[in-house]
Amino acid sequence: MEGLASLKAPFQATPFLSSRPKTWDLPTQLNFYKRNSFSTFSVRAQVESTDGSAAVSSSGESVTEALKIKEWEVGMLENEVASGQGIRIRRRPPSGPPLHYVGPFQFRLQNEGNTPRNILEEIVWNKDKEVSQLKERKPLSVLKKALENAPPARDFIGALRAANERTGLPGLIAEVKKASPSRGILRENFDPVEIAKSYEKGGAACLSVLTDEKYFKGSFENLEAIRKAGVKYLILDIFYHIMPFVDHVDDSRQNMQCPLLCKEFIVDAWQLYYARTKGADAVLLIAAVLPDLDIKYMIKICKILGLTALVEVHDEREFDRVLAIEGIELIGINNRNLETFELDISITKKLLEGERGKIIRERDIIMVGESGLFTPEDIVYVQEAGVRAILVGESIVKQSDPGKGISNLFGKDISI
Ligand SMILES: O=P(O)(O)OC[C@@H](O)[C@@H](O)c1c[nH]c2ccccc12
Repeated sequence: MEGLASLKAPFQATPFLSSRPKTWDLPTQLNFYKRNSFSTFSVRAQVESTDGSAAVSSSGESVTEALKIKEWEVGMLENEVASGQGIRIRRRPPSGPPLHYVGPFQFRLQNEGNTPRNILEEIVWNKDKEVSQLKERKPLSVLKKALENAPPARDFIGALRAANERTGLPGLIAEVKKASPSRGILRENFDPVEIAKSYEKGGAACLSVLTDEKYFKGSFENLEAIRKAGVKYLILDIFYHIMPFVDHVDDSRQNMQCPLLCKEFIVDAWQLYYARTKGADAVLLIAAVLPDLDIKYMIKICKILGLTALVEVHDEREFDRVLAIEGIELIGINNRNLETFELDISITKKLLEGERGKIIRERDIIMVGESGLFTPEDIVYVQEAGVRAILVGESIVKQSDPGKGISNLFGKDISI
């Protein structure tokens, strides 16, 4: 696959990248030429081969055609890299090779499987399309501008640790979840802000807000609304800001304090910026979807943005891949297989036994037990397995008073 290692853009070709021409490492570079319709550019483009010589250097049709071919080859390479890491999810439907393709034989043959193999793959394909449309409307430069004045992100891990120390029980990430493809509608009268407030009152350390609309009936409006709940006190904040010598009166405000996890299917680093502009303090990175290089790269961006990354795994192989990545502080074990919906909470225990559990303790990584937790016995079970936090949706969101649902889940009131 020579010719793939360096692609230079002498123009600002994509909203995701800054205006300076650079050569990027693989994941960025892949995002770069996959996602853009180069044919819309009438400017001069240059594609370099690995040895630095120009493979194409012209304008108009030949560039378009060459880039289409490259784009397609990169898609094939990307799927190959991912499947080499045991990732079964393909990022987008395989398309046939471009008309004038004269590349390797095996690539010319590969044109099967235009329907998603499972629900996770379907969601990812849909997300990929959704993101490329959103990106057109809100280029990265716009998001970056918006972030210049954004308040700092809240300390997601700090909140989980504090709750764990305070109660001696796993810190709770309570999920604002209206529906899911496996369970259908979970709550009919769904007021995200009311649910969030009730969770916070009930002792949740953090909140998780689903933002996927199509499959989970969530939205970024919900995330924003929860973040802004209590915003009527903004005037007071401004007053305190310009009159710093005035003591803050304890006005028992109802501002939401819990850090927020944006529960989204992240396939593109642009989404990290977007989540941050909508008030997220943390994001979910799913190892079943993202190759190692993407995870590494996204973790770096998260650090720059002040976002906490919760990296989710479901089996030993994913767990080992994630443990080999530097800088990971928070790992979730999803007891639900997102490809088949099978649920089994013994997965948390199985993954934390032996050597892996030892590594986690040595590195002081916080483990989160995710999905399918319904009773105080379930909580004890995953806590004994080694988790210091849990992520719970269904069992609490279904209760008429979700805050009380938390007490039922833990078998005691954890708000005090
Ligand atoms: O409603 P439950 O079974 O308590 O699960 C919550 C949460 O773990 C689940 O929503 C979840 C975990 N990882 C995900 C990834 C995508 C969508 C949803 C999820």
